[in-house]
Amino acid sequence: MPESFGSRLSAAMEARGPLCVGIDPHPQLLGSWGLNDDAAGLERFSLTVVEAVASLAAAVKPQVALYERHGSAGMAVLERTLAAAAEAGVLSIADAKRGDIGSTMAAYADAWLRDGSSLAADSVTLSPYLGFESLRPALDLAAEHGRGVFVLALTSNPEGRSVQHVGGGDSVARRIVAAAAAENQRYEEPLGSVGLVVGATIGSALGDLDIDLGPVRGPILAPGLGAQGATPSDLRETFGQAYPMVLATSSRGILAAGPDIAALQAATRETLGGLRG
Ligand SMILES: O=c1ccn([C@@H]2O[C@H](COP(=O)(O)O)[C@@H](O)[C@H]2O)c(=O)[nH]1
Repeated sequence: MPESFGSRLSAAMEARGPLCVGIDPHPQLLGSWGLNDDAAGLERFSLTVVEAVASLAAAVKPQVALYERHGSAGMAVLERTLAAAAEAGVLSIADAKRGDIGSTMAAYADAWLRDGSSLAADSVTLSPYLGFESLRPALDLAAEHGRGVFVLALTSNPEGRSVQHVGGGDSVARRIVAAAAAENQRYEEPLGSVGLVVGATIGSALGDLDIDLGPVRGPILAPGLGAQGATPSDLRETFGQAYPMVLATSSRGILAAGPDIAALQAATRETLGGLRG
């Protein structure tokens, strides 16, 4: 069996710290970097970020939507970005938020998690709102190929509550957390390969919904740092004892420092400093 994603991520977080840098080539950012909003600009942007942060961050997270908006040329750039990350030795999280009925989910799993696929990443984000069990093809293929998944649980946007908080003490989010914890029992210490997405901006939601992340024993991807307003101290307060499992992710907050490589690295180091406290 290949080494699990959880084990590889745990080693990367131990060596580099708990930061993932998001690669979000928004049109405005491309413009501020002096690049065109086209496939060539996208490629220059993405490869610059990989070059700048590959030795500093535990992972990079390309936002798939921002490649999709450029059609097939954009998806080809995403393929080359994922390959560049692998070549540079930094783990990748494809932020694709895939979810569908099982038979279609198997096709998504093939695209993002199967060895030999041109889009294969070290991990992919998944949406469980067709039922956690509908994700089975991805959960199993990830395990087989030493890859991982991050399942949406409590997202960083305020609208997420209207779905994820439903049920009070037996909330939708609590059930997703419990399902991820059960799934991680197939993995050895220290971290399983079934992670969750829990926003850095959720405030007191974990306590309000009586959710304990401890039993999950998987990585918690926490977006919301920087551009969405959350700070490293918010992360410590929000996650408490689960903080060692948290992989904070920041995109615009770091990318705004570009295109200069040294400036991107300084922004990455500064964010890491705050997270290490
Ligand atoms: O709950 C979620 C899930 C995913 N995201 C994604 O993370 C980045 C955040 O970008 P910033 O520029 O650091 O705000 C982006 O790709 C989102 O789609 C999230 O924000 N919240």
